[in-house]
Order: sequence, then structure tokens, then C-alpha cells
Amino acid sequence: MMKLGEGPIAGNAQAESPLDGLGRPLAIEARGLVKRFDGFTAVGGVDLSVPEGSIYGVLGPNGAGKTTTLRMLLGIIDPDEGLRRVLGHDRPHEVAHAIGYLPEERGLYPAMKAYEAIAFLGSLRGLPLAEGRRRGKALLEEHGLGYAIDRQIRQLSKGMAQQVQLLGTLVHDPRLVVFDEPFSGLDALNQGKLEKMIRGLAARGTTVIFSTHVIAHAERLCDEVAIIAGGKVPFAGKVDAARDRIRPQVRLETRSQDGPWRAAIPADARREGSLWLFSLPDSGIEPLLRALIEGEAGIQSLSIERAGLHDAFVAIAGEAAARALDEDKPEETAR
Ligand SMILES: Nc1ncnc2c1ncn2[C@@H]1O[C@H](COP(=O)(O)OP(=O)(O)OP(=O)(O)O)[C@@H](O)[C@H]1O
Repeated sequence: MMKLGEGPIAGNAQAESPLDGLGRPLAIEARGLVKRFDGFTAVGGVDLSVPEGSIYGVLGPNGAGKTTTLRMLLGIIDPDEGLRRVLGHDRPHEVAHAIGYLPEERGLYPAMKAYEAIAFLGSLRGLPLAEGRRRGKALLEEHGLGYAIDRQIRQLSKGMAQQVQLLGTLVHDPRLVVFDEPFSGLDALNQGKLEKMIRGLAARGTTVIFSTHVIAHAERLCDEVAIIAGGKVPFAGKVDAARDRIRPQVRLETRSQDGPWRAAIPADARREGSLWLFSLPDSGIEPLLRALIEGEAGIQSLSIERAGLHDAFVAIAGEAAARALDEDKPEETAR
């Protein structure tokens, strides 16, 4: 069986982060993670490398295996097969104090005041309660929730309580934060605030890994993503590398309706009046431009756009998985 620490992954010391092939330290490394529930394979062999200080998205539709994967990384459940190393430790529990986790099922004690709830979550990760209370108040102030400091959780809206819980996952200043669908249940304004908070965490060197079924969040925020569908990861890596899996799209508007230039237009191009839409041919833009000019197409407008993450997702995970993502969308207020 493959062992972590082999090949380009250096360092056997327990607390040292392994390195990836590019020499970057990894906050999380997982190889071949498998989880079965009563014979059903929920996760069928997941490989992930999450560089330290990066924002990493686990992107997939409902039931894809996102939560199960995150739980294995956190040590909440053990994999049936495979290996994981988190912040340089093979047993994630040993570094629990350096990890913040927002589970998919939200919940705080209704009778606790907001700042106490934050302190309580911090105490579960080793932060003394008195310090947690002090930090809890400061965090609420800092994030525009000062008015909620002395309110009980039961007096807060669901979205507000979720923000309090989010602050509770950060109060002990973790090196790694794991958010399971953090944008669910937040309105557009608070989704924007959360995006800013995630960027702020990464800017301070904190590693953020989050699951989502909304491509727009992953596309705007993430350095790298794992695309997960049916418990498998058909792609893991840089967002740009995913987008490069499909060819750029050309939008061409011509004055001429017909002429020798038409030979330069691919046979599968879509036509809408004087507008042509097609994938950039393998030969690239220059031969296309030359043929259009020499063939007197009368170019009125021409744009070449790199594919978005949505199109890349369709190409990588398939139409069915993309449809499942789209079906999930309405509950979100993605921008
Ligand atoms: N404890 C469990 N017992 C049995 N089946 C489970 C259990 N946990 C998860 N599953 C199944 O494993 C699959 C993956 O579930 P998981 O919760 O990891 O998906 P997900 O991508 O997080 O989906 P969602 O976005 O809906 O939360 C699903 O088919 C789910 O029903």
C-alpha cells in the first residue's frame, strides 16, 4: 500500500508538514481515502493535496461525498482505506487545537449568550474560557455583531446564529479551518462578508478548505479545487488548470454573410444571425484571424474567452453532475 512521505513528499517528523511535488508545504494530504456505509461506497478513493495558506474548495452536488471526505480528514470518522496527514500528523485528533471546523449541521446551545457560545467552542479546542469570552466579544464587535454579544442564541435569527458559530470556529486562531457548506443559510450580503473573511484568513497564512455545491463561490475564492462526483475526484488542482481543460470560446460578429472566410469557421459552430460561437481551433487564433481578414469577413467584433469553472465542471464531472449542481442552486443566493 502507498505510504505518505514517499516520493516527492518529504519529512517523517510528526509535526512537519509534508511537501508537494513543487516543494510547497501541505496542510492536508490524503491518498486513496475510501469510506463505505453498510456496503455502499460513499467515497471511493479520494486524493487531495491542500497547500498551506491556500483556499481550497471541495466542489460537488448533494451526496457527492464532500461531508464524508471532510469528516475523514478531521478524524471524526476513520477511512476504510487510504491515508491522510493533517498539519503534519497522521492522527488528526492530535492537532485538534490547531483546527477550526464548521459542521454542515449547525447548532449552538440556545440558552447561551453569543459571546459565551464562541468561548465554549474555543474551549473545546483548548482555549481557556476567560480568554474565549474576551475574544468572543472582540470578534463579535469586529464583525458588526456587537449588538448580539449579550443576546442568547435563541434570540438570534438562523443566519446570525450561523455567523456566531463561524466566529466560534475561529476564536482559537486555528492554522487550518474546515467549513462544510459555509455559505448555505446566509443571505447575499453575509455571503459576501464570509468571502471577505475567508480571503482575510488566507492572507494571514491560515489554510481554508470548504465544501460547496455553488461553483461561483469556488471560482471566486479558491486557489485550488477538488471536483467530487459520486465519491470520486476526477480533478484536483488549480482552478485555472480545470478551466484549461476546455478550449477558449470564440464570439465572432461579421459584416459579410458569406464568402471564402467561411472555410475558417469550424463545422460545429453555432450561428445566431451575424454572430458565430465556437471553440477556438487547435491551430489557435492567428490562422483564424488571417483567414477571416484575407477572406474579407468584415470583422465587427471578436472576443476569445477562457472557459469558466462551470463549463470545466461539465467537461470533467459530466452533464449529470453539473445538472445536479444547478438543481441545488436556487436555495443559494450566489451573486
Ligand atoms: N452515516 C452514513 N450512513 C449511511 N450513508 C451515509 C452516511 N453518511 C453519508 N452517507 C451517504 O454517503 C453519500 C455521500 O454523503 P455526503 O454527506 O458525504 O455527501 P455530500 O457531498 O456532503 O452531500 P450534501 O451536499 O448533500 O451534504 C450519500 O449517498 C449519503 O447518503
